[in-house]
Amino acid sequence: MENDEFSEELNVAVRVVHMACSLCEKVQKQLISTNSDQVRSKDDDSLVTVADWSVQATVGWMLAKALGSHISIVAEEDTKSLSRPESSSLLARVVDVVNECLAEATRFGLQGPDNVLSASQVLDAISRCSSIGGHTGRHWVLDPVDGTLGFVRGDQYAVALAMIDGGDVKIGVLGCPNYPVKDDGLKKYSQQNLILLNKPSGEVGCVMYTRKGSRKAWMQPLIHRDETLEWPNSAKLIRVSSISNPALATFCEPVEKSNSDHSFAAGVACNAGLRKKPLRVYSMVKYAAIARGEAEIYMRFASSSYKEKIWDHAAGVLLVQEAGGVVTDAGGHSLDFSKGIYLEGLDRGIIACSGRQLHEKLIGAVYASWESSNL
Ligand SMILES: Nc1ncnc2c1ncn2[C@@H]1O[C@H](COP(=O)(O)O)[C@@H](OP(=O)(O)O)[C@H]1O
Ligand SMILES: [Mg+2]
Repeated sequence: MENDEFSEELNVAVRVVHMACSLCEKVQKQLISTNSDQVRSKDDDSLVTVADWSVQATVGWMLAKALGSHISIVAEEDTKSLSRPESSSLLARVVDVVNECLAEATRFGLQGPDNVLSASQVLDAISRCSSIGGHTGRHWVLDPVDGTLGFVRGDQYAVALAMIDGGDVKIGVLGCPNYPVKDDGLKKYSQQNLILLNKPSGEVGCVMYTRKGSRKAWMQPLIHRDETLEWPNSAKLIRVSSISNPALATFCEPVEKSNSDHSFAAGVACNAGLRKKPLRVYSMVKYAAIARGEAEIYMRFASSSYKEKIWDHAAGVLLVQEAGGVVTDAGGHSLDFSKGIYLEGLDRGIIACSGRQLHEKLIGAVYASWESSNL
């Protein structure tokens, strides 16, 4: 990759996301095989696991080490429930997982700590990611495990890391440990409803990344346990699909009805002339599917009372845009990452498309379908 603005930050971010993916793979395997108490219910009823906290601690610690402790990080998790006395065994598990991962930093071309981190250092690393972002300065944006439900079900999930500078997303890195590397792998996987726990290494799992203005996006396979991450390590260019005929287009949407109105999306799809059944996938892997050309459209219509968070979109949106696609809200306006942790002013939903023609059709179809909606 050419040497350009933010290339050092991108290099670090990609390596850190590879580390986080390796951590998640280990925890997911244990979680599914032991079905242990590593899953807790958060106040908002979503699930949080050892992996969420461990990834946030690891990424927070590594970014500060590599780029300076002054950096601002916006991330999903806090330490409220993890620091309670009754969570001591969970915290001990997080501390172990974090130290195991940091001990392997050199394999990923990064420098880990000289000594193992204590529980309070791990809690500090998690809570240092409590910035609220904004339109000035530089902010890292992390979703440690996006699609927690997919993660605990042994399904798709993503580690999403982005960097915002002056309110604009400049770097996007998406780690997708269960995304098959081969073309069309995601479709095959979801048709067969495969659980990818005993996945053959090298065939499943990749990190996708991009830098604003590069007009390129790349994908690297995850590295094997005994390998060292080389830069750019067989990175392959990825590109959106060239299909512009709605009848041939595949559209993605969240698995959970509560996260997006499936029946409204079906109405929009029908209005826009889409014919295929939706591809329902957990997490930002949906953006990855558009960026890789495996699907053409991602529609998301949350209920009007829900405010979308920047960490659920920043990395994926840039990836789709630089791979040649278009992402806006459902009114056709750009997404605004400059207003703090929420995508303020979002009009109805989010539409990501592989190209302008499909995008225009979809926006038109949203307007046509809106009258009959009850969002
Ligand atoms: N009511 C709601 N409407 C829309 N999105 C929601 C939601 N509740 C949670 N989410 C977000 O949807 C994300 C999952 O996306 P998807 O449904 O596309 O898999 C969750 O990320 P986490 O799993 O990181 O918490 C969460 O941020
Ligand atoms: Mg998320």
